[in-house]
Amino acid sequence: MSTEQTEKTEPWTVLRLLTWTTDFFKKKGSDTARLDAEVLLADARGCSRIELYTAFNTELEQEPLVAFRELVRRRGEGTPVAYLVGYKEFYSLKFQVNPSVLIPRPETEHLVIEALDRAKSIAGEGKLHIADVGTGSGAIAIAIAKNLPRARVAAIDKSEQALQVARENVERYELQDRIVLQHGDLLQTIKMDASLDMVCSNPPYISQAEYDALDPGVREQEPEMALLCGPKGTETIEALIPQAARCLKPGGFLIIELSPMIADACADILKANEAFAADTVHLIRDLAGHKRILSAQKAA
Ligand SMILES: C[S@@+](CC[C@H](N)C(=O)[O-])C[C@H]1O[C@@H](n2cnc3c(N)ncnc32)[C@H](O)[C@@H]1O
Repeated sequence: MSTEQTEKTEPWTVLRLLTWTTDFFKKKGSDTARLDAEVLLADARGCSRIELYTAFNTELEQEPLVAFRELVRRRGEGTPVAYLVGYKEFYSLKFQVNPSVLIPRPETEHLVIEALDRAKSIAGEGKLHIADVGTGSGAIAIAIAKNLPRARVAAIDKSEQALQVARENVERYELQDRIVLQHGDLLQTIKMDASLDMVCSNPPYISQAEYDALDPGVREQEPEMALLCGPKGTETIEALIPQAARCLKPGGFLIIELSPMIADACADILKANEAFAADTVHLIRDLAGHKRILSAQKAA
């Protein structure tokens, strides 16, 4: 994309840029090379991805071309696309993100689906009190609140910087009256008086060994506090379960995202806690077939 000779002879049209960049990202090892190229080019042109398809033969002006080159260079060096464009779609909603928060993942949508399904089974029309532990960008709290008008969510995080991003997302969706942001460790800011209908969490769950072997594009770019848990990977979930047991109403739900590596161990820990009905403890698989969501109901 940089040889002046080629630039003079053949114009940098949208299609040519997409083709060149997709090939470049593939060589860099991206599994989503074409998508990355489209998202970055749309961002540089200030248009939607769909609009690129009706502009294949359009030549780029100098300003968006310079902006696009810079984005491609940074992507080539490993910066995630979501941090470059400043947003990520999750559950059909757009979330602002920056390196203070984990980029919401498609697997986490299974947690939201489970939470909304379980919420439907709670009788009545009154408010549902929910905690989202480790809210990050606020993706889970906001997706639940947008789809469940009864929801009142405490969105908790240990990171002040993450909460600042969550605050901007909550304001973007005008949910300040239904989502309260709290700075704290797990459920310590919540009264342990069995008043919650549901506790949701996508906590850090990566063991030190897994973290050391993680794709550098994730390990070096996304916040360590969002990913790394401890030597086993189960430590945060082990601490969360007894706290959730005290905060949840009888019949309330605990829904946790985890790694397939620790799924069975965490299910056993949950079954061993007498507060939860052992026959309600179950694991839900993601689209790749991996055990990803642990769900259980507090005994009535
Ligand atoms: C895996 S990220 C999940 C972010 C977001 N909920 C999502 O699903 O995209 C975990 C989040 O938990 C926060 N966190 C880590 N330890 C915590 C703790 N002990 N108490 C509260 N939040 C914590 C991190 O700062 C991070 O934002």
